[in-house]
Amino acid sequence: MAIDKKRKRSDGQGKRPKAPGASSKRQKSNAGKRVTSVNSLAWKSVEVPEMFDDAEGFYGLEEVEGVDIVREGDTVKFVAAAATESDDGEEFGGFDDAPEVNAEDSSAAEPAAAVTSKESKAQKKAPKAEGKDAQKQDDLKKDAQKSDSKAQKKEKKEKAAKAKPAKGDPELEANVFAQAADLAEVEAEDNDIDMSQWVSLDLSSQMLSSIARLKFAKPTAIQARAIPQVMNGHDVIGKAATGSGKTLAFGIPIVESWLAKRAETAEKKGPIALILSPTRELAHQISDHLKLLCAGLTTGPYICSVTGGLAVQKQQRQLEKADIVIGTPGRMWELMSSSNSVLAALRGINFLVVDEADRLLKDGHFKEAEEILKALDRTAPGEENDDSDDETPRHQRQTLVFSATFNKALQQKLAGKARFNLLGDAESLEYLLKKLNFREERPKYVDTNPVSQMAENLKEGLIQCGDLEKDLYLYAVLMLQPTRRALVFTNSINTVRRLTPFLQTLNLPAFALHSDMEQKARLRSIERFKAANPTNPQTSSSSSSSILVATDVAARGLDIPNIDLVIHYHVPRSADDYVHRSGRTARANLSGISVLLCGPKEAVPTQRLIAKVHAAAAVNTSRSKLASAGVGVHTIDIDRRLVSHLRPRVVLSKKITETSIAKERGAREDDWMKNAAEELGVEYDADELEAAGSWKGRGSGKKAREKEARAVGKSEVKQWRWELKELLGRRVNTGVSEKYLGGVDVDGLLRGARGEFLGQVEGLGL
Ligand SMILES: Nc1ncnc2c1ncn2[C@@H]1O[C@H](COP(=O)(O)OP(=O)(O)OP(=O)(O)O)[C@@H](O)[C@H]1O
Repeated sequence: MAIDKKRKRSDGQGKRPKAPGASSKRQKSNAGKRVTSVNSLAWKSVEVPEMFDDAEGFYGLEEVEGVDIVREGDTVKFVAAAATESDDGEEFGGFDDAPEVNAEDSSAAEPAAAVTSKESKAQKKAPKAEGKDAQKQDDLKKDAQKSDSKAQKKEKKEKAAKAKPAKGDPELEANVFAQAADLAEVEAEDNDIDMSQWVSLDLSSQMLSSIARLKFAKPTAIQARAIPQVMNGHDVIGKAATGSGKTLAFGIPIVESWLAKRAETAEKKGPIALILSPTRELAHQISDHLKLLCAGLTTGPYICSVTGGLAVQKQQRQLEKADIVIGTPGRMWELMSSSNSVLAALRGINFLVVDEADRLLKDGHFKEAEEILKALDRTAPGEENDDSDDETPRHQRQTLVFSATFNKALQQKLAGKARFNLLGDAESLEYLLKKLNFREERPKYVDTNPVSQMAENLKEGLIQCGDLEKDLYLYAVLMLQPTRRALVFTNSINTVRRLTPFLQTLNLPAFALHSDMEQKARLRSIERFKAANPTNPQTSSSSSSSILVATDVAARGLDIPNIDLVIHYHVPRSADDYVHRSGRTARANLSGISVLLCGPKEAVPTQRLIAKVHAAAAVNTSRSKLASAGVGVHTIDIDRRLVSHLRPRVVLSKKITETSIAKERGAREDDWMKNAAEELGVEYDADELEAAGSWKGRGSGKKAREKEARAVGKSEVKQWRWELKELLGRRVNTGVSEKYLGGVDVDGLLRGARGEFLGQVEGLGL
């Protein structure tokens, strides 16, 4: 949370005794002020640069105006103007927690006149930050309406900007935006879409109209099957392939329930739903998807995301007025365990959603997720549930659990093909599901595709290469997809740190994403990755392609449009990870390619992984049929001439990158040693320390290489850069511009014209 510097200064002045004859203006303004609490001040988002517009809520930076901080003894008070006062002619923004800015509160419960005056006052203020939020909402909408022309998009953007919403919390603006939207346009859009396939789901007309805005003409399989179950009050465990619309499978019934409740009473009774997500990015994305859905409603629920890496105070304030909360377990538990009111409010939820359940209920998340579940079931503060919890009281909330991957044995049990014993092994998902304390004895299990977890239009390929050739093959595959959005997965943060500059040095637009990055930087990477426009063939390749190099933090749930290619630089640690990573492409019925780079040491785990992922499909189909049907992983033979052509570039880029990393690390280590020596009061001699610390054990080779790299002179690096530049300036005889590579129609192969990706395909063989 940041306080406006200008105001900080005036706060300082406020502490000093007033000079005789101090401005009467100031006295006048002070007369209309009142002491208030920090949470009820009109905080607003600090403006962020244009390119980060979509990063609403990302930075958590907020400022407040018209507030004096007055110190009395040990106490600090916030003195703000009363809502009707003006200060130096500047209209004071009021108290942002007040209901006036909340679209939903501005309806039935409020007297009409009051609402009007508040709205007009809010419109006068219409801050830029909120305008940006409207823009974001609009952008999200556009994502869903990919078919819209550029001109239409621009027009909508302008309309959204004109319909500047009320001032206040930027999150609120998502709801206010719904009110400000051009309803005539919505109706016109609705009319374009035949919504008959949604009718059997018995949704309200408001909801149908909102879905029509998104241009979703029919429900996906998981939506068609899960929505009625949820709307009939059942607990649901839903399994469906990646990118098949699971978010709205739980999102639509939750928003429907909110609409029904609101039709009964406008009185706010705390949140109706808590959605738990394993990663921060996914939590923000779910929030975006739901806001997008609600953008078509005249009045929508207040949706907030509660994740780590962002300002806690802001999230606390948002939680107090939230209708739908999406959170990561760590931050959620932090807030729940420190506030009885938050806890009490969340105990009243009607829906608990566990998205990506198999990941969320294991790994590092389990402890906090378990605490949250226990706390939700507690009947009074301080009352613990018994761990053996057969006695756990049944509650009113519905529990909805979704993922593309559930453990096979569990799937069979859920499908009623084996005994469903919830008291199983404490490590199993089965046991963890028990912790969810379903309302029903047996939740409804909806599995839209028991045979495969992979998206239908996904092509899977495998490239065998030497351990030390992965960088080369990575570059080759990326070069063969020059105007694409590609996601490269690695198993380690260090590899992300190395590969990103390696690709950048080769003039490729690569961005890094891993959990060791600051949240702000994580979100910036995603924004930049999304900013490229691969669908526009007119743009230059640098602005039409982008590459995200990531750890598995990006594997789950991320829904970034137009990712055509996923590359597994390292073979994933589990079959489920492979499914989720590959599922970042070929979403919502689009097609995509997933390529595994497999070194000799990875051959065995890869074979196991493939067998596991495609086991069910393989049972009923012969190998040759599998290959011809495009099922399974195809071996890809990239033309060796192309690879050898690219090798010199890769060698140079590696040398440049490794030298720069080694120098940086060296400088950091030197600084550390110098500081340590200074604290100990000894003299720092780098050579002496180096000699004393040298050893011949494990890792000594790497150390020696690093030392060598650190010793490389500037002129040598300059020479390498020059050579690389020269090489990069030469055309490679492949790619989109030159359609033929030694008689092979690469472009055609890339488009799948011959039913294959590249080179020879030999079924599942490795
Ligand atoms: N009925 C629909 N028709 C067309 N597109 C849809 C429909 N419902 C959702 N989508 C779009 O499909 C994409 C994937 O949806 P979503 O992110 O919910 O998938 P998911 O099943 O949760 O995937 P994952 O398992 O990877 O998390 C989104 O861009 C979403 O807007």
